[in-house]
Amino acid sequence: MNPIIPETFGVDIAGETFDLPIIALSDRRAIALLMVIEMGVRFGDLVGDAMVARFAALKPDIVVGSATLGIPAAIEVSRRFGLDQYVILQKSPKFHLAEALVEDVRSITTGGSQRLLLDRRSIALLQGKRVLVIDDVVATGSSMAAAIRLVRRAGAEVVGAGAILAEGHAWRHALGRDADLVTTLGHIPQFDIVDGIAIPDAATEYTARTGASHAFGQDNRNVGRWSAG
Ligand SMILES: Nc1ncnc2[nH]cnc12
Repeated sequence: MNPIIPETFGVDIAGETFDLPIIALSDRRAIALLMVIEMGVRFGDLVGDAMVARFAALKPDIVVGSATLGIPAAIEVSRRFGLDQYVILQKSPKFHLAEALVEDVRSITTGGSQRLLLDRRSIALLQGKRVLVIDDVVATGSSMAAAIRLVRRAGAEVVGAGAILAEGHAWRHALGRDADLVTTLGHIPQFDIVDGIAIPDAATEYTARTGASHAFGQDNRNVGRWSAG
């Protein structure tokens, strides 16, 4: 695939600017890729501190993180809440998960359908608890919706849902009323590729025109501008 111009998109995450690489998903679509596991330790601190500041009032009993890229943030958040145990929703059916609770997910990055699994042995950790669900990016909302369903099937109350980034707005429709549970630390659009140039898709771009959501908060005031990179 030919190089895309520009190469990066600058996004404000919890008050700091990060230049994310713009990666083609197809000849016509691209995303600004947040590869959490390549962002370094300090990024984990930034995300953990910002998430805990936003969710402290909800007093969660336990944090649930979605594999794979939701795991680092879930651990950072758990650590800051002083919670030793956390629950990870797995993507691949590990042999010991034969008896897992399962929900279907559609991913924009892999293009295919996936599954999210909750190990039955973790149900006891969740039953009757106030749960905070954490993921890296909420895009279609499919993964977040599946995580929320799994947590509820385990008999827990979802008191909040955090993602480092919101990508577009489709997740709001997918989540319906549960979109009100979601807080994100930044927002990115998806991109149309026209003649090798990545153009933020008007339908997914966050601008003042579309009206600020309380779910985004003030940390999104700088989003949508081009990075120098
Ligand atoms: N922009 C993005 N970066 C990383 N993971 C994603 N999943 C969906 N959109 C993504």
